[in-house]
Amino acid sequence: MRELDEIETWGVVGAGTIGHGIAQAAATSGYDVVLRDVEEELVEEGLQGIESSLSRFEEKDELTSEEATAARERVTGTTDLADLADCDFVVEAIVENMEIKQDVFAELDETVEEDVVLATNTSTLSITAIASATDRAEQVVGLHFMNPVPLMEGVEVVVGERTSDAVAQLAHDLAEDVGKTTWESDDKPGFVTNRVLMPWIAEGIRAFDEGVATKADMDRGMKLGTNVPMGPLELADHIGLDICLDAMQTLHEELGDRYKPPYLLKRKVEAGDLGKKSGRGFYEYEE
Ligand SMILES: NC(=O)c1ccc[n+]([C@@H]2O[C@H](COP(=O)([O-])OP(=O)(O)OC[C@H]3O[C@@H](n4cnc5c(N)ncnc54)[C@H](O)[C@@H]3O)[C@@H](O)[C@H]2O)c1
Repeated sequence: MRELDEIETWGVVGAGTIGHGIAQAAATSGYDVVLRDVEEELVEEGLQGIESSLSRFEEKDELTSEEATAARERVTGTTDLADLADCDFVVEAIVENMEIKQDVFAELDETVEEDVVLATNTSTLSITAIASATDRAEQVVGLHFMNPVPLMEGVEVVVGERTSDAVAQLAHDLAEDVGKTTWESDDKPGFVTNRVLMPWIAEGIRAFDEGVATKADMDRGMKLGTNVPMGPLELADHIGLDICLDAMQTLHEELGDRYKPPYLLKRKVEAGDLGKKSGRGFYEYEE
């Protein structure tokens, strides 16, 4: 496995919302980046996205113009996967579709050196199934950046059935090296974040559709009432409704009916563990 201190160049496959964000985060942290999409126009849009975001960081004095220029110069766009041949680490951020991701991983497996780690940014799909398209399953890991990547601190490391401990650790180290903070999830549908977030968004959409409140009041209610930065409809728009639908379809296929109250919740209430007010819920609280 190529170690952290041997990694100079990242390959990023997919120049959309997440891909160009990852390219920017890596370039701002000093890595060279080869950013690949399927059409010239999409590569250009990705590079343009990086340009606009770097300019905003400059305007806010969060990057000097030298730092922004250096970051811009570190990213090279391409439509040819073969241009990733010399990359030391590759992260994929293409459409949320198992067959297409497996095709890309099989192609990457043939393209990059055999000690290079391949990461996927999938929101819900099995890392293990994606890895099975390669001959290096122990070197495939989930590295789930959040949207918008340059601003969001969190990155979820997802450990597949065959992912080695060293590769999982490398994923944590790389994310931290580009200024992020990580947590780890097993390779179960939706991992930590989308397993919990997607039903929340789905319920917000259903509640709106059933006339519970206006769009604005659904979002305002959840923001002011539960202290989240965005309500469900706003957040769905921010993530991309297609991305949400793909994620929900995967969760539905894999997990089925998730709307019954969890047994654990019933048991805790029966035990009198009601949360903060009783001093104990899922956590313990000082009286
Ligand atoms: N949007 C979000 O909020 C979000 C958050 C976290 C993770 N993700 C995940 O990240 C991935 C990408 O999502 P996105 O929102 O950036 O999607 P997007 O639609 O904005 O971008 C996907 C890009 O991949 C390109 N692409 C498709 N096939 C390709 C191939 N074979 N080679 C290279 N590029 C290819 C498309 O042309 C497109 O530009 C998905 O797996 C998604 O689930 C998305």
